[in-house]
Amino acid sequence: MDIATSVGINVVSDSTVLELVDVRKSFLGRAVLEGLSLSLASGECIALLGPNGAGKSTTISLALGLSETDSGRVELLGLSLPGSGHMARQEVGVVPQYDALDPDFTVFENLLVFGRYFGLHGAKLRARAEELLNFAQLQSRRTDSVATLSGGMRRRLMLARALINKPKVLFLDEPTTGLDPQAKHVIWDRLVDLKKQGVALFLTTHYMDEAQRLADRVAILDHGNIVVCDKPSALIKDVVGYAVLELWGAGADACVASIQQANPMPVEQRGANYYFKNHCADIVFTGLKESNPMGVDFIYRPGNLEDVFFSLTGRALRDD
Ligand SMILES: Nc1ncnc2c1ncn2[C@@H]1O[C@H](COP(=O)(O)OP(=O)(O)OP(=O)(O)O)[C@@H](O)[C@H]1O
Repeated sequence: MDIATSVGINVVSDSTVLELVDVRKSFLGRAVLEGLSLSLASGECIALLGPNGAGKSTTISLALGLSETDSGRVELLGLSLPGSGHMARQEVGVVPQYDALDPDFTVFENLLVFGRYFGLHGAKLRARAEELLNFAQLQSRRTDSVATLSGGMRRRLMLARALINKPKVLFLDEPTTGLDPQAKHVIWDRLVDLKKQGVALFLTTHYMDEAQRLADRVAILDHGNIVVCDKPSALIKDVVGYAVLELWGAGADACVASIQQANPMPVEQRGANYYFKNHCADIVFTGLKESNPMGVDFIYRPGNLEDVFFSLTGRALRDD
């Protein structure tokens, strides 16, 4: 029995749990979402990627019925939002971008207090909190103040707390930002378990490895709309191709100038790094292996979501 089964997550049939259709939203006359449409099925993870300020948190807020669209339709678990938002949210979990744990309470009390918001109480609530303590691997910290927890433990507790009501849909707004690689992997393993049990995950992230690891589909948001939405591997194949030659270091500018002089070819520049793709990557890789008089650093590698993101938006995933 895996951990999600042990915490009694609802298993629901393959069906649409969230639908946004032609959604528009402006703030102070500035359009943030301009006709966004997307859907999410149970047991599926969709990762919404976008530059800072693209509208990811706004999309989550609308999808939860916490704010109102200017136009368009939002349905969560078959209920129309924002009108039926309160009812829909009874079966939804949210892991917000920033920790919202209560510093005056212990680890276990944080779970109990949150459960009461969903009408849980007594032995049933205590049993559920115990399951989640186990899920978050925080049994040994049960009576500790949350202020004493590490960043990874706090995020695990936030995730456990969001599951108190056995949600069918879980919204995760940058769930692992600031965590070390090991702490991230623990959270990812938990999320994969939840997905297997039929929980739908709506994820926003700046981490390409997180999207690649968890998402069945990646949606890239730019200028108020979804530019592409597909499997990570399909996006990489279609937008980038099979290979990238990345080149950087002290002599990079001069090296690229000399390559271009001898054999002009498309090259992408991101900061101090240069990127050749596919056939051009092969040519430059072969050339640099034979002769690299400027001593530049280079790597020949498969394409990744960061390359997809840059090709489509002209920006890096993180610009802060
Ligand atoms: N309540 C509000 N009033 C005015 N402007 C807002 C409001 N909420 C969001 N915005 C603006 O809408 C735009 C999108 O914000 P949003 O927080 O949705 O972006 P984001 O993609 O989540 O960004 P980040 O990656 O930095 O978290 C930003 O320009 C933001 O300043």
